[in-house]
Amino acid sequence: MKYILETKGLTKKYGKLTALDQLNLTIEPGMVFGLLGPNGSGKTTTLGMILEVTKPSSGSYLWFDEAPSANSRKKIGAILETPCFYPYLSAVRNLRIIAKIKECRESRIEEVLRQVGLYERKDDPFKNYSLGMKQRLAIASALLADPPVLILDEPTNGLDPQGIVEIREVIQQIASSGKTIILASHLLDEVQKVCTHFCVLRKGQKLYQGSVDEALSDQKTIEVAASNLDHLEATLKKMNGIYKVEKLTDVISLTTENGLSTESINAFLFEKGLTATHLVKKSGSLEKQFLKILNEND
Ligand SMILES: Nc1ncnc2c1ncn2[C@@H]1O[C@H](COP(=O)(O)OP(=O)(O)OP(=O)(O)O)[C@@H](O)[C@H]1O
Repeated sequence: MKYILETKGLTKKYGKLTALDQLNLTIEPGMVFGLLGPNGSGKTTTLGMILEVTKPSSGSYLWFDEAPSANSRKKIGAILETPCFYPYLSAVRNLRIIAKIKECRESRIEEVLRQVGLYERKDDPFKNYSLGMKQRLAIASALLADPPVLILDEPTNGLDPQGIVEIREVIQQIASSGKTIILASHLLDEVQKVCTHFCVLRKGQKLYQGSVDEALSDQKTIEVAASNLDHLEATLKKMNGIYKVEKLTDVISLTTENGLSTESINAFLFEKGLTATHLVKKSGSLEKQFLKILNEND
């Protein structure tokens, strides 16, 4: 199988509004793919169409290199909205009902509850769960049939920082078990932390698609300090491979060519008679990259 999902010119119009315009996407097995974009950019519309909830105005898509079918639908676990659970029933009893509908074996219930970290609380009624626990139970129910693909729409919406970390860990653990995950999010940080690949949508247009690592490595910064910052700044401005030299309060921040190492900066400074008291490579932030993508497309 080449692609888990391939969309070809997928388009959705609501009257005069084009919610999604000619989306071409390819998602490969094992990716944790983030659909990233501000509110109203077309993320939910995209998920709705690939889940057959919304009919495309034009374009098409393939699941597992084939036209969508009842068989492909069975291989996809999805949570578009928080599913309805019976508030007075425990997690186990709620999942038993869903397992029956989905014709899953009973032993899956314990497996998925362990997977989302709810096994210890399995007998508590659903109504006593925190929002984060409810969301993890929703993920457990989507995993019951052991689908190779999991789709999540804004999985950390409304959660507190602790709840966000727990969901992130669950997603990472599910990804490490080999499943492909597609998630929609407007949170850069979330995409940076859990996704391997992402695309950026704005007003229904895809502005970018690539790997998170590549997007981050495009933006390498290095921090340097020495006893005389002015001298250091002037010296670094003479070094090849440095795009930008910026003097901050007590360090110089460098935007460098990909591949320029801290070792070569150290050697250059040593040659010029300077000793670095601080020399640290900073990883890029997707935020900078995201803003760059948006600016380039203005
Ligand atoms: N049923 C509908 N009828 C008319 N317009 C719609 C409908 N559903 C979505 N839209 C519009 O389509 C555009 C894309 O909406 P969509 O919900 O896909 O965006 P989103 O990126 O998921 O944003 P959010 O995070 O706010 O849900 C928006 O302008 C929205 O108002």
